[in-house]
Amino acid sequence: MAACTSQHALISVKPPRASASFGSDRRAGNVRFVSATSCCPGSRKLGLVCASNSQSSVIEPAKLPSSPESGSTPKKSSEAALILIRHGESLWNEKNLFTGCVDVPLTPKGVNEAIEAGKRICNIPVDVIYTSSLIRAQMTAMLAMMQHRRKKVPIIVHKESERAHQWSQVYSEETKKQSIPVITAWQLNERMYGELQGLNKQETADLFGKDQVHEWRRSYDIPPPNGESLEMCAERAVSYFKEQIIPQLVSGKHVMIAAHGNSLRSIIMHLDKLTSQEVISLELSTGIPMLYIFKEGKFIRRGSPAGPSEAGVYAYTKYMHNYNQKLKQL
Ligand SMILES: O=C(O)[C@@H](CO)OP(=O)(O)O
Repeated sequence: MAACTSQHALISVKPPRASASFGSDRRAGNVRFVSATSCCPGSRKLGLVCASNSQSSVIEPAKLPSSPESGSTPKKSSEAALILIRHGESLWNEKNLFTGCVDVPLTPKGVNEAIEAGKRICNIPVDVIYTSSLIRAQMTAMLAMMQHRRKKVPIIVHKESERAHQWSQVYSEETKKQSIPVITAWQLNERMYGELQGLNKQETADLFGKDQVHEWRRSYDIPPPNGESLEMCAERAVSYFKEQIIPQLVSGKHVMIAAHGNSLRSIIMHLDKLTSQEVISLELSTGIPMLYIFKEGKFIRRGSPAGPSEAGVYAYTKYMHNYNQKLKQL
């Protein structure tokens, strides 16, 4: 397989729509319209920390290839898994409140969703985890990884201060090998909902009108009062994805991202080349993992793994097949 030498080429590829599917989502034209009940058994809708340098606080994430301008090339041609997962139900999802960047934990149902999500991906390799800086995404990432067959320990990389960095060093190479770095990044946070944060969604629709509220919630470029539009959210989330996460995939690392409805909508919009009209209909359920295979510089959408016994998932790449075979021997 040819090595990818240009990051620009990687991010401008058109995902092969024909080969992609998300559970049993319906399509209308080019758009994946995902109904509230159609995607996966048990789901309502389609169901998806900062990078350290070589002096990393806990474990070293993959050595990132330098920018294309630097002339360095990725260490190997890549074929890697990318799992996207929106956090499980939060206490404010349950209360139907606009949440945005307010840092609210999961409900017991959200905890269960994260555990179930973890079971669905428990045989898929994960080398590095990215989450937002918000607890609901971090809880989801941790709970999901605790189900993984490989039983590596997810460890949050702390870089908020030199001391946090130094004091969280791990001094055993063997222990590092049995760990997965969890990189938190505010750029993956939920879209900032401005003056809607904390308001009840139904009451807000009653007050301002259903159409106005739908425009604030789902349009691409219309921000809620003093908040971020999806376009503004994409500026930070997709930039981070391109600058920090794609290089990991290029280097052959398998990545999981646990984030939010809208930060993930912006990333999926980028991966699937959705238009600003198409993205209006893209809905993500809480706690449903979605799999892409990154291969030869392209993202191939593989839908939501139904469970570890779904044989087809492991046929996606030779590596995943072999990995699954090895897990069976554990
Ligand atoms: O309240 C929020 O932060 C988001 C996600 O829960 O809501 P919406 O469904 O409007 O994107």
